[in-house]
Amino acid sequence: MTHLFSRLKEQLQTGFPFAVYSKPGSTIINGVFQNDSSIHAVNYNGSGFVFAPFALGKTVFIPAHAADIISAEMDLDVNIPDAPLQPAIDVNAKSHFEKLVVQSVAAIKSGAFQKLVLSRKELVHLAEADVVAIFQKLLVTYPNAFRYCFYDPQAGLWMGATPEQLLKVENHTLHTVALAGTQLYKAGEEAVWEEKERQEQKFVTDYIVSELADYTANVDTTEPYTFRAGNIVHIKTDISAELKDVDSLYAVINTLHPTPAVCGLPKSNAKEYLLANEDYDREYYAGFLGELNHDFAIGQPKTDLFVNLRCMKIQDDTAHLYIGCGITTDSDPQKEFLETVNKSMTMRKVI
Ligand SMILES: C=C(O[C@H]1C=CC=C(C(=O)O)[C@@H]1O)C(=O)O
Repeated sequence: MTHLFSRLKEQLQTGFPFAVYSKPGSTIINGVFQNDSSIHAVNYNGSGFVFAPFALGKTVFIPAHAADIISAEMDLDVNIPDAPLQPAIDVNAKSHFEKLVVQSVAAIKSGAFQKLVLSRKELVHLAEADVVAIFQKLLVTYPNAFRYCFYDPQAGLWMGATPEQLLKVENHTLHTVALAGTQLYKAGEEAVWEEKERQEQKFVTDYIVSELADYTANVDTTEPYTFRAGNIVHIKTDISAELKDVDSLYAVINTLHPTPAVCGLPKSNAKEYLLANEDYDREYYAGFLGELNHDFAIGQPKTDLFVNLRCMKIQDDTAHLYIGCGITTDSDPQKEFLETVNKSMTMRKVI
């Protein structure tokens, strides 16, 4: 494992692209280190690691054949950090976000949308911008998330611990999830979901199942269940299906991305609305990332992609934290802002 982290340090020096990541529940860390500075266009039939934006910007691709692969068992002597204090509230950011929530609730009430997922960015000064130390804390703190550190000169340096799978495809079987609803995690207490929240999450499940209909057969869904992601919990349904044609991978990715958990419904109008009204560029937040047609640990053809949530971009000594929340007809602007503050704790805990 020391070898993997020393290569990561070297790679940060050379500025060549890389992805280092660990899958949910796994103690294996994979490093995909591109061995030069070439830029590669994404090829959805090719094998490699993909890093795609929400909407604007370039999809970055590290082809498997252009990279050195190092996999190691995690053996980190790092303590799980204490929960950070709630940050001081930026009153301007709060009022700006709350106004956008009010405007978006009105748009939903007018019948234009069923749901919109609004987001914003918080900047945090890093007292010590030690990328490797921050990433190691992230790895041990969120064992059930997809944890990653990614760098490319165009995209910049990103890290995250996401709870949302976009898509997994092995042989002909596809797996995805429907994720919605947020509550603070309370140790020893079972989350109680309101009917409204359960309805919203069911709506997301039904939407995904219907969108996949053209490409799949034998769709199967689990009962919705409470799923913990760091200091918060969500409602989740696992969805699996048989892909009718493996060559439809690109079409399926396009169908699922951006998911209702990060964009809204109906999808393309919601995306347009966000691009016109959010007032900032999400960049790679709410995009997707992961293994395309290649499991790097075992060298087998497999696709395993995640939605880029609970993430940050590190630029010099500043962390840009990206946080969002789903808005529906009865959203309360102050509570929604607070929800984004709660979600910012996922990254605040490790920086
Ligand atoms: C958009 C985010 O979370 C999504 C995922 C799960 C639950 C969500 C919610 O309850 O609002 C969001 O849709 C984010 O963390 O930035």
